[in-house]
Amino acid sequence: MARLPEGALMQRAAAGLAAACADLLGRVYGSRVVLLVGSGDNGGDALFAGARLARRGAGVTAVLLAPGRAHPAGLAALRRAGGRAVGTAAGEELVEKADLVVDGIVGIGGTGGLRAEAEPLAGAAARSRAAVVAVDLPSGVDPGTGEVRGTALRADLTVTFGTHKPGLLIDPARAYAGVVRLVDIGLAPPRDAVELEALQHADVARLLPLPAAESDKYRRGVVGIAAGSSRYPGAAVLAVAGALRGGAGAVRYAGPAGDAVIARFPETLVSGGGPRRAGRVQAWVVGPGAGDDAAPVAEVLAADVPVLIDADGLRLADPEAVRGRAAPTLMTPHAGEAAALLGVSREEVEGARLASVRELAARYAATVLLKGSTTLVAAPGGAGAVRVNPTGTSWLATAGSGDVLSGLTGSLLAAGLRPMDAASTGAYLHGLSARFAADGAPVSAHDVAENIPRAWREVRG
Ligand SMILES: NC(=O)C1=CN([C@@H]2O[C@H](COP(=O)(O)OP(=O)(O)OC[C@H]3O[C@@H](n4cnc5c(N)ncnc54)[C@H](OP(=O)(O)O)[C@@H]3O)[C@@H](O)[C@H]2O)[C@@H](O)CC1
Ligand SMILES: Nc1ncnc2c1ncn2[C@@H]1O[C@H](COP(=O)(O)OP(=O)(O)O)[C@@H](O)[C@H]1O
Repeated sequence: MARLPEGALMQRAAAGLAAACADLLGRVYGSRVVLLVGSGDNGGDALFAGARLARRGAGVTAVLLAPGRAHPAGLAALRRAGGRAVGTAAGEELVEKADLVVDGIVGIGGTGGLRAEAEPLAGAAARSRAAVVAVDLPSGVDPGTGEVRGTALRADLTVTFGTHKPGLLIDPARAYAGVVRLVDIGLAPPRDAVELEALQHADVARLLPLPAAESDKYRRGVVGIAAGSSRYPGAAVLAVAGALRGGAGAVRYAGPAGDAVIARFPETLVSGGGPRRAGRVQAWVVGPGAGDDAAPVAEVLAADVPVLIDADGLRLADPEAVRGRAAPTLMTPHAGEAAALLGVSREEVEGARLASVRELAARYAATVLLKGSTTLVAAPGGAGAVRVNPTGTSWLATAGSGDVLSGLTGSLLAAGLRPMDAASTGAYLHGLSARFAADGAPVSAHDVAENIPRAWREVRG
């Protein structure tokens, strides 16, 4: 990216940054502000914002990590406004005594974690009672992937410019950003450069399948659920609970947990045999609580309709059969399942979610929804924009909530949504349902399923 020293974009960025700092401080006059300034434009933003705060009466000190290479015009502006600049020797003490620390060490030009000279300052910022504001991105996180290799600065607030970067949206980096505030600087990224996209209420509202006057239960789509086992009958019940609220006109269940399903949901069309004998469906969900029986997975994969593979199904599915399918396939692993499919450790998947979801989508020629603290959806082949779910909540980390998601998403598939839309809409409604269900207290997977209609109503406005 070209450097934009004294350009209008940097001035807009600095103005937005200074305004956010002032909001956080409450009273600017007399406050102690410390700027951590690296060698690039990110440091320039911090210096210009510092100058604005100094003009409003803050005591502003810039700690220069590369004294000979700090943004010259920014440094001059700070000095003119009455601020001062020092080297790193006194940096830790200054940070510890500050009211506000502005992290301008590195932004989108950063590579690798923090360098050795910056690490003690990150430690001091963590110890300090000062609020920490990151400029564009917390220094030390990978801007493009959300990976954190080494130390990174932890911010309370990140003021980002023009567009959200993947590093602000994907864990583990996301956890370093704190609250993210977007400042419009009049610069949008080119459409084909978009790496990540997030649906909003209006997008989801447009995708939700609604019955028309002439609809009947078959035209709305029938979803088949091949899930559960004598060991895990509850997974079948939870998948059906999600499926009944996903917009399909009927839910067929094929598997050994029919009695449990019918006892809880008498509206389910239960059949005793395997998926092949269950009657026509427009999409199948296979795998939740399935145990070790590979036969239903193979039967479902042979069907000429969209298939969602989850949980045990992911282990039991023949990769060649998945890759060879003509109809769409959607896989919904959590990090552990993704790790097993990729032959790496769970930690590697959690540390590199974006790369992992793309790799799986490429290997299986399938749409892949990677679950967890950040849920991502990649299109078959792994290229193009990945969708990140903005509604997730850690209250979802409860047994069985994934079964609800697979039923819900399968229902959306049966109702006619493309796999990418079904997956991202399913995750969106699922997260929202969990937020409604939790409202500050623990929830069960069943509570999540019961709140799906509320999430629909909320999205439709
Ligand atoms: N473009 C725009 O439209 C706008 C951009 N804006 C702003 O510019 C920022 C991007 O600026 P940028 O391109 O100058 O890069 P930047 O992040 O400051 O760092 C690069 C320097 O850091 C160094 N360095 C690298 N890794 C490092 C590490 N781990 N630890 C320490 N140092 C490390 C590396 O130097 P090296 O020492 O490797 O020679 C290199 O010189 C962007 O995030 C936003 O804030 C706004 O003004 C609004 C308009
Ligand atoms: N820390 C978290 N933050 C947000 N969502 C989470 C978190 N942990 C788990 N989830 C979500 O909870 C669900 C759990 O699914 P899964 O792991 O398949 O559980 P189970 O197999 O018990 O149903 C997924 O939708 C996942 O994205």
